[in-house]
Amino acid sequence: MGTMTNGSSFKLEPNPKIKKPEKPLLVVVLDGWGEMEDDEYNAISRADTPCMDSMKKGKPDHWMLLKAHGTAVGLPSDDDMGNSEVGHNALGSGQVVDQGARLVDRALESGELFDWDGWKHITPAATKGTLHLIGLLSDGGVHSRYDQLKLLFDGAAERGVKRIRVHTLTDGRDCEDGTSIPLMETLCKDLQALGEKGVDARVASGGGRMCTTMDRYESDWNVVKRGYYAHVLGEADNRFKDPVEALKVLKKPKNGKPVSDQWVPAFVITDDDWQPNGAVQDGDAVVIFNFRADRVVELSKALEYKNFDKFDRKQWPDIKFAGMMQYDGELKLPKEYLVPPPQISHTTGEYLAKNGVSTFACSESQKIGHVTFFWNGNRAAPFDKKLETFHEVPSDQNIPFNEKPAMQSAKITKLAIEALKSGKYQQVRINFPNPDMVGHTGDLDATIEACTTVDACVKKLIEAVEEVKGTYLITADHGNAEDMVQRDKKTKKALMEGGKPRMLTSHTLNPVPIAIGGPGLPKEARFRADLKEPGLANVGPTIVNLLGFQSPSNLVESLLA
Ligand SMILES: O=C(O)[C@@H](CO)OP(=O)(O)O
Ligand SMILES: [Mn+2]
Ligand SMILES: [Mn+2]
Repeated sequence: MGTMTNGSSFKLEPNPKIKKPEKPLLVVVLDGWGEMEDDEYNAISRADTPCMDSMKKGKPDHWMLLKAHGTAVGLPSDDDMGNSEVGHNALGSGQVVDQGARLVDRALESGELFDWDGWKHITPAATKGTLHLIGLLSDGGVHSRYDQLKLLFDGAAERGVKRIRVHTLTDGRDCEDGTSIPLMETLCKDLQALGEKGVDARVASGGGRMCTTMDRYESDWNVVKRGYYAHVLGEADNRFKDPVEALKVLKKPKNGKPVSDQWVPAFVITDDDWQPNGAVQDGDAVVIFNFRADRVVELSKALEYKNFDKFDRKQWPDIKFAGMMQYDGELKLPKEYLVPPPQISHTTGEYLAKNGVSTFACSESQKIGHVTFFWNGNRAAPFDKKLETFHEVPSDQNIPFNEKPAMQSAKITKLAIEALKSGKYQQVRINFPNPDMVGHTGDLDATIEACTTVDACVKKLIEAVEEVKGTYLITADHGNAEDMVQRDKKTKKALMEGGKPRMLTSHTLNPVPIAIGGPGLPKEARFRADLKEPGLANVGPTIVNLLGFQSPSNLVESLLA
């Protein structure tokens, strides 16, 4: 149900069907909890999940599936898997906005990118000195895509850039583990082709994304330090003359354990005299080519801020720096960017804060920004400090999460229950990272354990909602844990290699469940059946409705009849 808003007014009208609840609404995002039929590689169906299973009995009125990938969340096509950024943007804003991947595609395909201010800012340095390109070497389309990187360096070469250095973070998280090597081979070949046109283009440094550069939400600055030292200073314990050899050597099993693309230690590529071939010098240009913000905000700060105390930079070269996008709109970070980022305004968070709704938002470091920054349209600060409390539980540092699948779920549950019972909050919003973070390791048994644990947490939360006579809305942001194996596109059969399944570490294209309930849910509140393609964005207005307001006209439709 919707109503027209009056110009830019944020005033919401009362909902004639659902009156303002006296008791809190609990909103839970199970990160990476998709829906797929039972299968030996479905960690969710194989886990012990009585609580989430029982919710399916509410179908179709109180349980349904939502589209969480592709065009429903503003990605270029329905071949694009969902991810946390676009998922939480859609959930929290109640809108479908063209996301970074799509905006960068357009800017590069049309060539407009090279006419805009960001490119103009770096051009003098890029043509006189070296152009450094730092980012995720990936086909995944979550943080970056290789075809975009190639269009960028080819375009730069066509526009007079003579020296290019690429600093590669290996993935294995948005694409299959092991693909870093063929992708590095492709990159080296493409850079060599530029050599034939007189451009000196090489790979200069790299490392696995989980231990090099791509930390997020200030979980562990050491990750960024390692990256800064390798990319900017040309310092790392591992030195190689050839980037493909670097990966082959560094990926060899250590202490009997395989080294995944995500955890390749930082390395530097040298010239024939073992000197780094691409440390950043005064007068150079640097571009971060990721379009997604969360995992490059910290590196952007290290490159851009004069006053910086997170680690000793040793040297801070005088460079011209631009992001592929502006990664933080409030901090205006970086100041210069190649493509204007998606503008997300008038989100549900802003409406609710401006209509006096109090909110407690909580997760652990790995995902805290998901239920705050991404949820509120890429805005880190609360809209109203008095009404909104953001609580971060510190995540474990520097471990693959299959070593501890429960992560901080017990603490998050405890804090959410306290918030529900405190009487201080009308909305309690949390994210459980486990199905996603453990799913990304490709470890099936650990992911099953993660899902069992999270289901038990949800059970406790629902008991608390029952106790306080509140309402709950449980959903997810995209699939991950429900499919842990690579499959043949046509037959859907698991792909095997050497008698072992090829594990899937990435997100999926599957839909996600949503369930509503609790003693506070009015009898009349039920899901409508007539929406053509219900998706994550429909959740925002549903929350607005459940909190007793009509949904404003700039949002997509509510799921409620
Ligand atoms: O870890 C991340 O950065 C992405 C995968 O690249 O996962 P999510 O979108 O769930 O945060
Ligand atoms: Mn996610
Ligand atoms: Mn993920």
